[in-house]
Amino acid sequence: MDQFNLELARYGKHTVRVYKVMRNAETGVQDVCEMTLNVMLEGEIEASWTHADNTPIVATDSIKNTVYILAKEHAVTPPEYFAALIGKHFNTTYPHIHATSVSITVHRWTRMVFDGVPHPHSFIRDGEETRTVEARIEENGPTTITSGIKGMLVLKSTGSQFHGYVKDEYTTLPETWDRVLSTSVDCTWEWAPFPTFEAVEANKDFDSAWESARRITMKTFADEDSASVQDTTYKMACSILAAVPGVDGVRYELPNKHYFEINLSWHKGIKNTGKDAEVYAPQWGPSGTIQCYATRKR
Ligand SMILES: O=c1[nH]c(=O)c2[nH]c(=O)[nH]c2[nH]1
Repeated sequence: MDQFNLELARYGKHTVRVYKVMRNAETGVQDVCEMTLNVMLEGEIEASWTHADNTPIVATDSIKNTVYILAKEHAVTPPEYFAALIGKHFNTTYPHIHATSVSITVHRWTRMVFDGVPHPHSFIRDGEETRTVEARIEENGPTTITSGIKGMLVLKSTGSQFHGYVKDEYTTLPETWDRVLSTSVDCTWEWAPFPTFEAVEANKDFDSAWESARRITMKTFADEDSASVQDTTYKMACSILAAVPGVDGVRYELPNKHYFEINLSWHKGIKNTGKDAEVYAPQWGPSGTIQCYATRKR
């Protein structure tokens, strides 16, 4: 095999599922956090691929166990901190491990509220939207962290237009000044690199950035009279950059989930198009896909 190169040697554990309860003994209120993690290791581990030498391998089963122990011994929120903690652990515990990549998906458990009173220990999965973190922690380099929102499904029944686009022999789409707009928002924001673990620990903006990104995404979507998905995503991305100084770049990816008008005039002359449209046909696909990546001007 001397004529070949091992270009990539990386391994770890995927889909480590963890749930943690945080009990406040004084108030009796409990908080919960459920997440799914992927942990990948890099370093002087090539021999296990090239020479069938398992001595450098920290078993993926041990990687999973380590996540449980770190979750027991430390805070798991904000997830950016927990990701960096896991990375620091592997890079410092094993001298031959030089970089750790951690991705975390936090699942929604929203506290139940009855007659305006938050329940002390009951929660509801109010949607499949998740909070995400992708972190790469290097032994001799900065920690890079990208936070995000995935799968925020939104719809507005008016306040969206689409006209003025290229019209040629391939065009059948009618221009519209009033349409349904629906999308499942994937948004990520890249933090300026953190030189040390302590710098990650000291950053108190992770939760507020996530809250700002959610609010900006929803409020821009709701309030803007959108010219196109392109226009709306750019406005959202710029607003997040303006609101969160520690963030260098913001990325959006949105499918345009089409709702087609249905011409029902064949039945007793019913009017159901244009300003009379009330019953629409939601489409599975194809859907437009609009991407946007905005950064600060340097
Ligand atoms: O907001 C939109 N952007 C497009 O690029 C596009 N293309 C299309 O058919 N409908 C839309 N809507």
